[in-house]
Amino acid sequence: MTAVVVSGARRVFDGGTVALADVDLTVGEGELVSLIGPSGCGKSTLLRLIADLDAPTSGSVSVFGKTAERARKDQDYGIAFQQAGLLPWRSVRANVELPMQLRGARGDRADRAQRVARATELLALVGLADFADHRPHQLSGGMQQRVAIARALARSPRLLLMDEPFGALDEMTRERLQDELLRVRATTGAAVVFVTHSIAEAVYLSDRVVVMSPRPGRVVATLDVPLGGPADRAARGIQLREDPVYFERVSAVREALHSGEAASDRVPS
Ligand SMILES: Nc1ncnc2c1ncn2[C@@H]1O[C@H](COP(=O)(O)OP(=O)(O)OP(=O)(O)O)[C@@H](O)[C@H]1O
Repeated sequence: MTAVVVSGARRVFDGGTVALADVDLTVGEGELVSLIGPSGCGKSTLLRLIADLDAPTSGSVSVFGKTAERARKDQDYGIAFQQAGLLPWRSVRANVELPMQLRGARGDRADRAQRVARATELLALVGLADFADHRPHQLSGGMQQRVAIARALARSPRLLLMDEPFGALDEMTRERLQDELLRVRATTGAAVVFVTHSIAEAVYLSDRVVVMSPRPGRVVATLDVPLGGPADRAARGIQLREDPVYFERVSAVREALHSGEAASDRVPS
C-alpha cells in the first residue's frame, strides 16, 4: 500500500492565487520524500492538503488508501510544522504526552507510566531532558521546535509530515536531528514527507527529492537518491556527506531547481 497519493491537486485561494497547479505525488510506505522549491511555490500548501488542514480546489488526496479526513481522524500521521504549535499552558512533557493522551488512553496508572516513560525517552532523544517541566515560552524557538518533533514521534506513526522542522536550528543540532530522523525511520519504518529549503538536507535524508517550480507550484523533477537505506545512512553519518554520489545529487537537485525557475518564466499562471 502507498502512504500518500495526491492526484491532479490544484489549490486556488480566495483572491485567485493559484498555489498549486495539477500536482501529482506518490509516497510509498517507509519512503522519505522531500519537497523543495522556491519560497511561495506551494510546499506547505501541499503538506496541508495531505494533513487535511486544507482541501484541494480540485484533484484528490489519499493517505493509506483512506480520505485525508479519515486518516486525520484515525491519527495515522504525526505532524511537525514550522510553527511549533505547542500548548502554552502545558509543560514541555505534557505537550509531548498529548497525542498519547488523546489516543486510546485508558487513564489508569499503567497507561500513565507508559506515557511518562515514552515522553522521557523522546525528550532525551531531542536533547531536552532537563526542560521537561518548563513551559514553551521559556524555551528558544529551536528548542520549541524540538519539542514539536518529539510530540510528532510520540505515537510512532506510520507517516510523518514535516514542514521545515529543522529550519530554526543551529547547524550541529540540525545534523544531529537529521541523523535521529534517519534512525527513527530505520526502526519504525515510517514514511516521511519532508519540506525543506536546504538542498543538502533534502539529499542527505531522502529516497526521492521532488523539485517544485515557482508559483503556481508544479512538480518539475523527481530525483532518486541512491545513497542506501536509512539505517545505512545514519551509520555512515559525516562520511555520507562526503560521498561522490551525494555531491552529484546535490548538483542535480540544484540544476533542477534552476531549470524549474527558468521554465516557469515561460509558463503563464
Ligand atoms: N490561506 C491563504 N490564503 C491566500 N493565499 C495563500 C494562503 N496560504 C498560502 N497562500 C499563498 O499560496 C502560495 C503558496 O504558499 P505556501 O505557504 O504553500 O508556499 P511555500 O512553498 O511553503 O513557501 P515557503 O517556502 O516560503 O514556506 C503563496 O503565494 C501564498 O501567498
